[in-house]
Amino acid sequence: MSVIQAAKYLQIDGFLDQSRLPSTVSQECNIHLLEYVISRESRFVSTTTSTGEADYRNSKILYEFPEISAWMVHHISAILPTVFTQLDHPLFEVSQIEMQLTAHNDGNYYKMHNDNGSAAVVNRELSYVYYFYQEPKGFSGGELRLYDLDVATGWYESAETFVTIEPRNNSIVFFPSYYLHEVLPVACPSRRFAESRFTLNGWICR
Ligand SMILES: O=C(O)CCC(=O)C(=O)O
Ligand SMILES: [Fe+2]
Repeated sequence: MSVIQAAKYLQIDGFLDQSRLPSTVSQECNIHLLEYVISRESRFVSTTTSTGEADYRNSKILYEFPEISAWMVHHISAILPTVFTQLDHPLFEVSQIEMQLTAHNDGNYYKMHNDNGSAAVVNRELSYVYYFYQEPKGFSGGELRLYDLDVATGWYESAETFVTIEPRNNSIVFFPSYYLHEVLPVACPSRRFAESRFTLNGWICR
């Protein structure tokens, strides 16, 4: 017998609405974010995984972005009540909102993993990914795939079924951190950094 739990997620389009931006930030939020990341290209480093496994994750990451993170935490906090309701997720007291900034360019990917599978990250409850990129779009692929879970054995194993989410510009996706998920390979023929698939993503921790 197999017991399949369908992956549930929430995607909100037009997340960073201009009317909600503080006056210190440029009118067009995406343009502001793009300018910000493009000017910091040299500070991006190659990603690693906690298991250290080679060929598991291939992308670039920026760890420090103080000008952006507090502002983003504010917007995520504001939407959290809606997220809990829509996902029908048990309420918990939020201790921290972790955040990273990634760039996926030609040939980059992140194979199947969950986000709270080791002791150091076990307090991650919900994962979020905010997508932004230059228009017209210079890449294809890079969909986020969430696997349904087979819970028959008491362990979560990936089912053969899944949902595939398009990483739409200025949208944010929320899902439980224990879900198995992956980033499908990106094709970016120009290989220009500015045309990467960018994310501000992280975890709502208890
Ligand atoms: O970029 C994405 O769509 C998801 C990234 C992800 O799964 C992670 O950073 O743990
Ligand atoms: Fe992840």
